[in-house]
Amino acid sequence: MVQLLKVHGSENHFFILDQTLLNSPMPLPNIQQLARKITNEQSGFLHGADGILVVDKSNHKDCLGKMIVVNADGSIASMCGNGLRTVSRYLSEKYNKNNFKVETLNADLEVGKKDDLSEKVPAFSVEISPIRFEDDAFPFKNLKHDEIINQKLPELSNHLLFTAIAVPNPHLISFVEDEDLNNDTLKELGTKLNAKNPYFPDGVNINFAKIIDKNALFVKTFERGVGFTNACGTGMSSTSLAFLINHPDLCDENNDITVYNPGGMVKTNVKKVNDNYQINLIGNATITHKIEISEQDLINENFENAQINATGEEKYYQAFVNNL
Ligand SMILES: N[C@H](CCC[C@H](N)C(=O)O)C(=O)O
Repeated sequence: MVQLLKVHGSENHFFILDQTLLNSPMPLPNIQQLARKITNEQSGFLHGADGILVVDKSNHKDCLGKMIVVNADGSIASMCGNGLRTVSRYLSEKYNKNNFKVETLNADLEVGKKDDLSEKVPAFSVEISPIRFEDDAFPFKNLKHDEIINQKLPELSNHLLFTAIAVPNPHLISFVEDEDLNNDTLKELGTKLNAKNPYFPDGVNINFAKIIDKNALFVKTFERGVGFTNACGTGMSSTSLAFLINHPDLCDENNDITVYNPGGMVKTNVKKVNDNYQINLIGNATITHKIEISEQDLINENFENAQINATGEEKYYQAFVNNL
């Protein structure tokens, strides 16, 4: 039997699959196919999810493991901020360590256990890196810029200003008012730029953010390879950096930023150190279910005999959100 976990960061839900528990690791194409099947909200498993986080061994210094991010559509992403918090908790409890690194596609990232956000709501901090602005980091094309910082892009919108930041997965950020948070603009733009298009050939995560107060934002994200999610960790992180760059009067890098999202809240910390930006993302790492399944059923994508054990943590997370 092998154990899968169902987890979330700000209700951005994932399955964690630890390859080191398997007698023979699952080939990545099989995991990509499994993701397309079990993440579906209707026909999927346990009400679906936003992707699968694959944990594997790492040979890198100070790394307790490696994380590979598989989106709901089976595409691979270089980073997942909410997911990295849950993988960090998993590895922290597996190896009984609180501060370590996790190997990701583009970087070995510092992670650490933080004080619980409230009763039985564990929290972790994760480094978000590398950070890039150049067009080849996304890539984006045919937009008459090689960096996009608070720019009008008439090809995409007749009124919005955009900032493009790769952390390292690609994010397009726009600060908006309630109207664009509540209409179909984000859905239309997210759908257009994640289908075949001349501007973002590899797709892009799109974040609409409302400035609530000094060091306080609300962020709604249409995710590449998923669609709307309750929260996007790299989205909230890149948006926080865009906040510092575009609204330095409202963003104090000496204090954390509170970022609300449809799934709850996280804290981010963004700062410029020796001409380099640094971002940290702090938020919950909740395990909602522990699932026991035979390796053969997993490979056959057969979840009928899976043993599902709810941890009971979800009600504590909901109590935390209700007190926000
Ligand atoms: N959909 C993203 C990956 C997941 C990121 C998100 N779930 C997060 O928490 O950062 C992409 O394709 O770049």
